[in-house]
Amino acid sequence: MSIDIFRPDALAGKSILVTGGGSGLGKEISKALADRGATVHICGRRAQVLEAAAREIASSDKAKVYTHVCDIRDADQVDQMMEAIWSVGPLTGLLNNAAANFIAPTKELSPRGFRAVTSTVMDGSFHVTLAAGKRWIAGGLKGSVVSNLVTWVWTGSAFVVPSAMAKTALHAMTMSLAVEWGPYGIRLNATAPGPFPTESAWEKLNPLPDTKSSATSADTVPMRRFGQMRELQSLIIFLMSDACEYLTGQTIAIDGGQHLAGPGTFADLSVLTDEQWKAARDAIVKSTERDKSQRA
Ligand SMILES: CCCCCCCCCCC/C=C/C(=O)SCCNC(=O)CCNC(=O)[C@H](O)C(C)(C)COP(=O)(O)OP(=O)(O)OC[C@H]1O[C@@H](n2cnc3c(N)ncnc32)[C@H](O)[C@@H]1OP(=O)(O)O
Ligand SMILES: NC(=O)C1=CN([C@@H]2O[C@H](COP(=O)(O)OP(=O)(O)OC[C@H]3O[C@@H](n4cnc5c(N)ncnc54)[C@H](OP(=O)(O)O)[C@@H]3O)[C@@H](O)[C@H]2O)C=CC1
Repeated sequence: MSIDIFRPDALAGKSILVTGGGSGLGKEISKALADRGATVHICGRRAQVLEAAAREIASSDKAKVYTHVCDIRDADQVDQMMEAIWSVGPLTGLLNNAAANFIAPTKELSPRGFRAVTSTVMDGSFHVTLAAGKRWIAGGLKGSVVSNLVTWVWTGSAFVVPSAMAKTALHAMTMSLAVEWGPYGIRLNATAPGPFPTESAWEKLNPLPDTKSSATSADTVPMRRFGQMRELQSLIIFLMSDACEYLTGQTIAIDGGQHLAGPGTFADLSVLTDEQWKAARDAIVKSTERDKSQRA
């Protein structure tokens, strides 16, 4: 049977969990998945943010959207969420999208600062992948895992070292589990987006309006523009659909060629003074404090 991924019901019968689906890319991707007929589950730590996102995602009456308050760093919370999801029906797909990140000179990072990023990106995504995978294997079900990574899994990146390390670990997970779980019909792939401006990422990665880095600027992108949401949506619809069942273990860059053009990282932030780094940190902490005040 041929599968037209541009059909409006290309994902009918699919049930997909998008971690961090309450904001940014996760919310926009969830809209596209629901539009194509998938049941969508979203999770995050802020109930209000999730509820507001669910209203936006379920723009049509037939779309089914479920919200789950869950801190993916906590394996027990993840397991409870998965039980709740399976009581509605098994997942067919998982998008590991939730993340934490901020720019900082590595010499200034405390162990807690390092863990704040790595425990979310690496540990959290692993907990969710394992919780879905073991249920698929036990139930004899196929599944598709897609992780939103970043091109610095190939290049590394200065001033975001915990994120670069944790995303690279997920790149390794993608290749490793593609082999281990392939015989069960479980596929693992990843995307490596270039800059797709979102409120939260830009607050944490571009906190000083008068300084810019190659990573978050369109000037260094060969296509001379930021990514458009529909482009990333299309790639993820494809990876979650039955149209590419022989595609596994791949991390696909969708960055307008940016990481091939170099300089590929936040390296140009080396010129920032200590005062500018202090201002950057103050701006990031202000953004985090606002987010925290919305958590339960
Ligand atoms: C060609 C190459 C270019 C590629 C182009 C790509 C361009 C864009 C690439 C984007 C890739 C990835 C992006 C993202 O992942 S964006 C996601 C952004 N969203 C979030 O981060 C949302 C979640 N964030 C948070 O929850 C918080 O921001 C935080 C990560 C800080 C965690 O919050 P939490 O409440 O858990 O933690 P605390 O506030 O208690 O802080 C923990 C410790 O961290 C220290 N900290 C916090 N901010 C900073 C800072 N700016 N500098 C240094 N240290 C910081 C904080 O002090 C705590 O440590 P201590 O207790 O020891 O002080
Ligand atoms: N924007 C971009 O240009 C790029 C983004 N990416 C990747 O895309 C993904 C989305 O980024 P973006 O939309 O910009 O960022 P956002 O900050 O908008 O999204 C991150 C989401 O993760 C959730 N989250 C964070 N920590 C946890 C946790 N412990 N448990 C559960 N949920 C959590 C947040 O919700 P809450 O705080 O409520 O928990 C939030 O909804 C990330 O993986 C990022 O690395 C990759 C390359 C480029």
